Amino acid sequence: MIGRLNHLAIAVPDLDAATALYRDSFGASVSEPQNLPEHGVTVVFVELPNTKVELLAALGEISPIASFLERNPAGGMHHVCYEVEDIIVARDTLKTQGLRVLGDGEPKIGAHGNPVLFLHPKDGLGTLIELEEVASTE
Ligand SMILES: CC[C@@H](C(=O)O)C(=O)SCCNC(=O)CCNC(=O)[C@H](O)C(C)(C)COP(=O)(O)OP(=O)(O)OC[C@H]1O[C@@H](n2cnc3c(N)ncnc32)[C@H](O)[C@@H]1OP(=O)(O)O
Ligand SMILES: [Co+2]
Repeated sequence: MIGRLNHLAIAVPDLDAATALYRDSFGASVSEPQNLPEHGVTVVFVELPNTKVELLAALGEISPIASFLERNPAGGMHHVCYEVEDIIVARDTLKTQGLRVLGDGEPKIGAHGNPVLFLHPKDGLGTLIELEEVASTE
């Protein structure tokens, strides 16, 4: 059911410093910061030849990454995002297997304009998993 790795995300306490590390030290191509109030984060995407890295900083009073950053003040690997062709089919299939879908279970529009959902990290081998619906290019 899952397809390509769309991105992996790193939560960071200082987005400017994280962006500078990837742009200036690692020589990667980075996007402009994008505020996503509905998700409580600001993101910068690092474009790699085979995937993307999403640098995530907390935005607003209530952010889903706030406790993670309290536990990991220097930042850390936050989630992996796999592409699926049909997010509703994927969600319902995983729910019947007992995996917990976070929030109200309805997809939100993510940073790429596509529907996204998150699965509880305790059901994903200690890893928070994001699913993103991406139309097949085949
Ligand atoms: C930009 C939009 C979009 C995109 O298009 O790419 C994004 O990526 S948005 C990214 C931010 N959004 C989200 O992460 C939404 C889903 N996340 C959540 O709802 C919460 O972060 C969470 C997963 C429910 C955790 O919230 P938290 O406040 O940390 O809850 P707990 O403290 O109760 O944690 C429970 C349990 O899970 C462990 N945990 C928490 N986060 C992670 C993580 N990222 N990876 C692995 N494990 C995680 C936490 O340590 C707790 O474990 P125990 O202490 O053992 O119970
Ligand atoms: Co993401």
